This record gives sequence, structure tokens and C-alpha cells, in this order.
Amino acid sequence: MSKPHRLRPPRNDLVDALVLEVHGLVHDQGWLADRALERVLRRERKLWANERRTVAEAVYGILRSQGQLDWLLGGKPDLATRYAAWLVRTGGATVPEAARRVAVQASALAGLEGGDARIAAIADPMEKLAVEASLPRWIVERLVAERGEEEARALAKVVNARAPLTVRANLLVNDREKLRARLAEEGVGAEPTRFSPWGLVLDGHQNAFALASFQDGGFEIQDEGSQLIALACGARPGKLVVDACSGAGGKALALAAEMHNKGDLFALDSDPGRLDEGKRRARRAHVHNLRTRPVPAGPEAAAAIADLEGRADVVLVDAPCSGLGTLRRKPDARWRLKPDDPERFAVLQKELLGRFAALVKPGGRLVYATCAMGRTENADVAEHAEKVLGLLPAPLAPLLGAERAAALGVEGNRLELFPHKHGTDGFFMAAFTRPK
Ligand SMILES: C[S@@+](CC[C@H](N)C(=O)[O-])C[C@H]1O[C@@H](n2cnc3c(N)ncnc32)[C@H](O)[C@@H]1O
Repeated sequence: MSKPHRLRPPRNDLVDALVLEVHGLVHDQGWLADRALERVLRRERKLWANERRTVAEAVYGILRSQGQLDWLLGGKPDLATRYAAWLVRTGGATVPEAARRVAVQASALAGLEGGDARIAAIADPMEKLAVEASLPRWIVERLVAERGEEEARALAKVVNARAPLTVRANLLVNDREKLRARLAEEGVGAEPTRFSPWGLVLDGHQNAFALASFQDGGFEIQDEGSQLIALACGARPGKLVVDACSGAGGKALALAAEMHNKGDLFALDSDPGRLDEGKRRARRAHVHNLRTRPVPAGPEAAAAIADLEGRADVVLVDAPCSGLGTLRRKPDARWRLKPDDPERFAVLQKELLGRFAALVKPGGRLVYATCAMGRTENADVAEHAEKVLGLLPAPLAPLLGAERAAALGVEGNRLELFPHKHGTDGFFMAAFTRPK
């Protein structure tokens, strides 16, 4: 009789080969880690569930600790050596075991010996934190310059931990309590989020997409910070709402729920493929008032949105950004980003803000949001909105609720969210109104 699956230990030879293949796609061919994993794991139909998990955990783990491993190994090791080093550093294997398993020279792993003590002895505090946290030095320098060393350290720690699996109850289908009861019937425990009135944090490592409660539109997977941005928009039934950088519609679906499907919700984006994905999601979520419209990326966009000029009650500009706030969900992003990315994105953010602010009607609301951390893409752009575009700051508390706003640390029209403080991804939002 075969053993029940959950008791079978993963087949290491299979797991090791797949880890190296996925890591190779990310490292050598520039694939996004999520995509590379999805592609390879989908092909491997006979893999057991625990093997899939083991491969994913190893790939993400190696990508997270790449900076530290490379420092310990003294340079740029080949991928197999890096993987073997990761096995040793995470306590999974001794040097000889790991070397044999991944077929590398045990001598290549010599740098691991006394690793923690060597890291502790690094004299330059920036380099030390960069190695400890396995982050590029320029990210550490920015964090320390803006938030001080202690906070940077706390932040770096959270960024290297697994992010919670947070969902938003779709109010067009159920409410949070009904969803929670339904999840319980499906064997999934869930706790209400700390700040969002719609959120639940699911237990364990669920494949949430496979749940019937997901497939029939009961919830969306969405970080609590994104939920709060949607809440801050104040979208209401019957209004004209524009989600100017809608992507695959994460926030647009929350706006539609706030509108009870009544009124006009325009989802714009320069990437038609993402808008199509948003349409599919809208169907599952029972959203009926969403209209997608691809817009050119450059100034020609003005003509494509001229009919909406000065008409919107609410405009959300969830701008393209460096994504520095989402490092804990995208362990490979830190190695992809460039030191001048925040400045580069800020130029685009100011341009888009100007373009889409023209759609807000006098007295209407504009919410600017990013999933970035740091002044350049956030406070500096919000300042531009006031000083150059002539928008007026609009307080967040009336829409978030006074108590919630105080607990979150709202400052007037602005809020910064941090993983180590709020348990959310890193986000920024600022609300404005157009003068009458
Ligand atoms: C942060 S993502 C949006 C995420 C989305 N709002 C959500 O909640 O799922 C930023 C989006 O801006 C879009 N974008 C980039 N340049 C743009 C432009 N010039 N005009 C409109 N959208 C643009 C990108 O295609 C991307 O989908």
C-alpha cells in the first residue's frame, strides 16, 4: 500500500534539478521568479504538492539571500554552488551533503565557515546591514538616510520574511463574516485584517485560487495596503470614477464593490493585456460597471481621454513605480532594480499625475498611490501635485474613518504604509481635490 502523500519526503534529485532550472531562468534569462516557477511547475504534472512547495521555497529563499550568500562565497558563484550554500545556511544540510546533492566542489563552500561571525565583524555599517539583510547596498543607504538605522534594520527583517496571504471579501457577493464562515467550511482558517474593513488573512500556505469561494467571486487576493487605497478613494454608487493606471484591475474591483456596481467606472491603462486580465477578473467578481480603455503611453493619451476631462468625481492614479514596497513578495526584484529607478519613475509619475488630474471635476477627488517606499516617488510627487498642478490636499481621515486614520498614522492628506509597522506591503497614498 502506498503511503499517504503528505508523509512522503520530497524526492531531492527532482527538487534540486527544478530549483536549478527555475533559478537559471531568473538569473540568466531575466524571467520574473513567479513566472519562471509557474511555467516549470505547470509542466511537471507528476510533482507532489510538498515538492512544489519545496521548489518554490528554495527558489525564493535563494533569491532573497543571494546577496549574503555571494558575499560569503566571495564573488559570483555558479548557481549550483549558490544553491548548495543556501541548503547549508538554512540548516537543511551539512557542507558535504549539500555539495554531493548539488554536485559541486565542497571546497567552493569554504566561505560558509564561521559565516555569521564574519558578517558580525564587517566594519562598515552600511555594508554590514546590506549583507545581513541581503539587500543591495543602495537600497540600504536610502532606507537608512530616510528612516534611520534601527527602522531600516526592522524593515529589512520583515522584507525577508514570508508575506501574509491577505484577501479582500467581495462585497458584491458576500461580506467579511460570511466569507470567513465559508472559508471555514472549506477548511481554511482566516483572521480579520488589522486595518481594512474588508480583509482576511488566511492561515498557512493555501492555494487560494483553487477554493470554490474564490472561483465564484467571493474574494480577491489583495494586500491590505491596496485595500486601504481603494477605501481612501471614496467611490460611491452613481459616481464617475476613473482608475487611471488600472493594470489587471486589483483596485478597480474594490472600487466597483464600493459603487455597488452603480455608476461609471473607467479602467485605463497603457497595457491592453493587463486590461484584458482585469476584464476576466471582473466577470468572476460579478462586476458590471467596469469599462476598460487602453490609452497611449505618451502625450497622445490626452486625445483618448478628452471625453472624460473635468468630469470625474474620483480619479485614482496608482502609478507605475519602483515597487520598493513589495520586496517581500518579489524576492528577485531587489536585484533587478537600479539605483536611479526611483528618480526615473518620479519623472513618469509627475507626468501621469498631470495628465490624469485633468479628468477630475472641480471639487472632485484625486488619489495618488504607489507601492514604493521613499520620498522621491511619494512625498516629492505629492508636493508637485500641489505646487505645480495646483491641486489642494484633501484629508484622508473622513474616508478612512477618524479612528482608523489615527491608528494608521495618517498625516493630513498623506499616509505611508510599511511592512514592519502596519503588516502591509509598503505603500504611499495622498488625496487631493481640484479647486472649484
Ligand atoms: C502599480 S500598477 C497598477 C496596479 C493596479 N492598479 C492594481 O491595483 O492592480 C501601474 C500600472 O500603470 C500602467 N501604466 C504605465 N504607464 C502608463 C501610462 N502612461 N498610462 C497609463 N497607465 C500606465 C502599467 O501598465 C501598470 O499596469
